Amino acid sequence: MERQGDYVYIEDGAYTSANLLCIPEKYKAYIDLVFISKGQIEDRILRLAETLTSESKTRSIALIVILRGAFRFAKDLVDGIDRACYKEQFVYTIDFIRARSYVGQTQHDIILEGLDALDLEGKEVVIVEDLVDSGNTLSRVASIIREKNPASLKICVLIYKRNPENTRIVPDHIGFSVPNEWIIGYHTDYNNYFRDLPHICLLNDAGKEEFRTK
Ligand SMILES: O=P(O)(O)OC[C@H]1O[C@H](OP(=O)(O)OP(=O)(O)O)[C@H](O)[C@@H]1O
Ligand code: HPA
Repeated sequence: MERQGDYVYIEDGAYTSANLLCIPEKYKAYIDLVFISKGQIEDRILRLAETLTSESKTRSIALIVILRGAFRFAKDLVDGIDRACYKEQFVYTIDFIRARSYVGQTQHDIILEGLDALDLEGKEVVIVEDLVDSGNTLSRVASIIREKNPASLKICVLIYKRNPENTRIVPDHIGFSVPNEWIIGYHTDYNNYFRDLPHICLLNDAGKEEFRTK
């Protein structure tokens, strides 16, 4: 995917040393390098909120948030939408679905919950997702949502990993394009750990060993 300019592009190897930022004590042994700091994430999400709302034709959108990873992104995105639209009658709904497939860094069959009950006919739908890696999760979710006949469907992701295996999913809105490495933080995880890490970071080998499934 080459669409430079529509997102923040984090070059390969463009890390910040973790020593220079505030890392929770409990995680210090497992993080040497930071890709994106909390401040940059939050600022970019405010811009995404402005972009999303400015392009809505009906001034009404239905957000579909994919848990668990997208929880924190969705929260900040909604705060941004509130801020961007406080002077007008802009309406949004939020529904949550669950998609899970990873154990450690290995993807298994995707388990989906919560999609069946959604009524999206004729709505301007926006899928809110933390990250796209192989693209398998989003392609499954998007194809099920398309069958529900929305008026339009957009995909908004915070992180686009430059994984060459992903040939199907090009999100409409991307916060950051990052190298194809395992990332943690800002509610992205490794075996459900590190979600409460504020920055998006690279997990070191000690962390992969300490938190692997035993
Ligand atoms: O593009 P893909 O290779 O399909 O990977 C992306 C998906 O992987 C993660 O979910 P995970 O299965 O780890 O569940 P979680 O959201 O509960 O962390 C992430 O939150 C995305 O939903
Ligand atoms: O790099 C990743 N980090 C966290 N969760 C993920 N799910 C797929 N890829 C990733």
